[in-house]
Amino acid sequence: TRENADRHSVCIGWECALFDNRYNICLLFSISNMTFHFQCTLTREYPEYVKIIEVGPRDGLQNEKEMVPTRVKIQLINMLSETGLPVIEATSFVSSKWVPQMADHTEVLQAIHRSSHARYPVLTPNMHGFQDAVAAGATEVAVFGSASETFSQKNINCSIDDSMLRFEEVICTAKQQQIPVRGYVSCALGCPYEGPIEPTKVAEVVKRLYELGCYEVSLGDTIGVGTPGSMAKMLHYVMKEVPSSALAVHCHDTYGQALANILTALQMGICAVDSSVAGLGGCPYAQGASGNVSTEDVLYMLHGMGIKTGVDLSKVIEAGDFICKALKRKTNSKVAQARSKSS
Ligand SMILES: CC(C)(COP(=O)([O-])OP(=O)([O-])OC[C@H]1O[C@@H](n2cnc3c(N)ncnc32)[C@H](O)[C@@H]1OP(=O)([O-])[O-])[C@@H](O)C(=O)NCCC(=O)NCCSC(=O)C[C@@](C)(O)CC(=O)[O-]
Repeated sequence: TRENADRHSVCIGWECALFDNRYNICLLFSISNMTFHFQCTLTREYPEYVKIIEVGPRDGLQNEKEMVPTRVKIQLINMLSETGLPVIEATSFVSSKWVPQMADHTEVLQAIHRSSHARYPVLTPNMHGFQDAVAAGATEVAVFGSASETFSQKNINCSIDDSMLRFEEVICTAKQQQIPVRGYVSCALGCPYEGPIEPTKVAEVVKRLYELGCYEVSLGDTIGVGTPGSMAKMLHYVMKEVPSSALAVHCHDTYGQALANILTALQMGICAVDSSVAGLGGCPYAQGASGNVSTEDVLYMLHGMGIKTGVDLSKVIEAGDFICKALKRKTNSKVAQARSKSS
């Protein structure tokens, strides 16, 4: 493109691809007071479209102390299905002794009205969970591992190596049944038990899941301790092993860094973001971790940047309002708070 920036300057811009990333190069030539100026800027292009993976009904509700009625979960998912969200994680097929809040997984999965435009993955840590999920009508599943040995033990009661053996069995069986499998790697930016985790360790676990056959691996900042600096460093190592098109980020907002971390990931070529309506959430085996970044806040940022999501922000705010009233709770979404003050 070529345009006159003003009467005395000319701006010439190119779009180019470098190392699988798209950049804008902008050259500005101008003359003022008989002096010729030349300026060059190189900016990473943001993706045109970002896929939002709504994890509120699962990650958002799994840690609630009071049992959330099954009909409330179903209505929440039905409302989210009306928003244009492409992926809604519905529930998890884990042990009800470990996570009682997800014990109604079968009822939830069977009662929701599935939109033909959305997918409804469920968590399955092992073959037991996978078989129950398929019997309940699951058409997509997710396995969840960790980059921290201690977190793996506390969360799924086995080592990282043993978890990979379990996941291999799930992924092979799922492949035979043409069921896509997503993967998670928790503690990608820090562990509640071990502290900082080496990015090379994260990259190794992500690579193992990808090579086993996960179509996408979500990088979990489980306790929300990451910053744009640690996110960029971790992604740098992970992207040496797995293409950015097969990665997603899953940020909790404990330290208020989630949006900045997501923006960093977008700048590095990530186009899939996990988020939770009203910022609900927290992992039962990561004490002190606050909710996920809110879907409303992520949508507001992306839409403000001209990035398409296909999701109707107002309808997500309505769904957030519904679940917050049901839980007798104030929303964690800044955008929803601002909208309710201005309306
Ligand atoms: C993984 C297990 C099941 C292993 O649990 P276990 O006790 O080690 O399993 P086991 O194989 O020794 O079996 C013990 C009993 O559990 C049963 N069992 C075995 N598997 C299942 C199953 N799938 N569903 C239902 N029951 C199951 C099994 O049948 C047996 O029953 P019993 O004979 O004693 O009556 C357990 O540790 C568990 O359920 N953990 C919960 C993990 C969880 O849901 N964590 C929260 C989600 S992860 C997360 O939030 C992080 C994430 C994804 O959001 C990303 C991020 O933020 O980082």
